[in-house]
This record gives sequence, structure tokens and C-alpha cells, in this order.
Amino acid sequence: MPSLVVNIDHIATLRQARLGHEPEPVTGAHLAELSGAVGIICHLREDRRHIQDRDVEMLRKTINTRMHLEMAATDEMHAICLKTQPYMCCIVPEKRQELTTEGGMDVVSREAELTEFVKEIHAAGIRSSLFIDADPEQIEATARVGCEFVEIHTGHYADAADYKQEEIEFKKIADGIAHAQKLGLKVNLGHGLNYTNILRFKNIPGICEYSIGHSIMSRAIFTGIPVAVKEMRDIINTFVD
Ligand SMILES: CC(=O)[C@@H](O)[C@H](O)COP(=O)(O)O
Ligand SMILES: NCC(=O)COP(=O)(O)O
Repeated sequence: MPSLVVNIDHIATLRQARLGHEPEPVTGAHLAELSGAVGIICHLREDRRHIQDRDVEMLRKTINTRMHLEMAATDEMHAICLKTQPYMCCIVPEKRQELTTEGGMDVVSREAELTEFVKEIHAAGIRSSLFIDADPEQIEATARVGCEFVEIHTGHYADAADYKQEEIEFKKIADGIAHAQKLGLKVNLGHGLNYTNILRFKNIPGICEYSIGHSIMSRAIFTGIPVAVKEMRDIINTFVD
């Protein structure tokens, strides 16, 4: 059965709105774990707009499941990753002006650099994943880079303007999943998934993890984190292996 990994960046976003002390991402991570998350994701952005260095340090000490560190492919983040020793490092693209991650990494144009980057992460015993669009060329480049995992960006599907576009984006992802699996990559999905749009993936086999944050934390404002995480967990529990 696929696993649910919960992104807690959005707790830090609320805290950073006042640059204060609450809400505390560590508390949110612990509640998510108690409610069925098999791992916790935090994305240390270069601009530190939500997760801070202190969060990464505290989460590393307190997460009882798996820590997934999302980060850009920069020297600074590489050093932080090696120091932190997360369970998995997911390399994502960042743009300074974006509201949220807008698309996948261009692995094709950075293949040599990313191969070296990933090699050093593996040498430190850390699993690696690349966050990419469901594009065959990017999937093939990710396999050549030597990543064990790929996270296919579901944001274009989640943001589709109408049903027809949603169908097109869903088909691209379904094809991308099959292509990645054929190349031996383990497949995770994430970005913009919520309690309804995730249902389309129910019968797609072989998905390792769903990475979900914004929708769970949005619901948690009204229900609390335990209920919001459990409801998502219950949905994923009905999915095929
Ligand atoms: C790569 C990705 O999808 C996550 O990092 C998620 O979107 C939360 O981070 P942001 O809200 O900073 O985009
Ligand atoms: N990698 C995707 C992720 O961590 C969660 O994205 P979102 O659910 O916050 O859009």
C-alpha cells in the first residue's frame, strides 16, 4: 500500500507571518506521525520563507519516522543535507518570485552536475529523489543520474483549469509513472494533492509515497492535525499496491 508523507512547511509559513514562535512545526510533525504519517517532509528554501535552519535541526532530533529534506541543488543545501543526514533528500527547483514550486527540475540540462551531487549524497548513506514533471526525457535523465526515487510533480494536474485539461495532465502523469517504473525508479507523487483530486490515482499500482502538505494543513485548521492526517491516510489505505 502507498505511504503518506506529510509536509509541514505550511505550519512554518503561518509562524513566519509574524516572525514569532507559534505554531511550532515540531509539534505538528509529532502529531502527524501519531496520526499515520510514515514520514515528515520539510523544504528548506534558500530564501527561508517558511522552514528555518533551526527547524531542520530540531526536526532531525525529534522525528520518530523518516525525515525527508526537500532542497535546491546548491552548495549550501548540499552541506546542510550532509550535516543533517535525513532519511531522504528530494532535490527540487526554486524560483525566488514563485508562490510555490511551479514545476519540476530540468534534469536534462544539469545531468552531469546532478550526477555528482547525488553521488555524494549516496556516499553519505542518504536516499535521493528528484522532483520532476512527467516528461519522458526528464524521467530518463533522472534514471541516468542514479537516483533511487523520482517524485512526479502533480501540480499541473491539481491546478488544471477544467476537466479536459485535468484529463490531459492525469494521462501525462500516469504515463510518466509507468515509464519511470520501467526504468527501475521508485515513484512518489506530490504537490497540490487534496482529498478529492488524489482519488484519480487509486488504481495506479506501485506508488511508494504521496507527499502532501498544503491540503492537510488547510483542513487541520478546522479539524486539527490528527483528524486531517487520518482522513488522508484512510483514503490512501483504499489504494492499490
Ligand atoms: C516541492 C514541493 O512541492 C514542496 O516543497 C511544497 O510545495 C511545499 O513547499 P512550497 O510551499 O515552498 O512550494
Ligand atoms: N513534494 C510535495 C510536497 O511536499 C507537498 O506539496 P503540497 O501538498 O504542500 O502542495
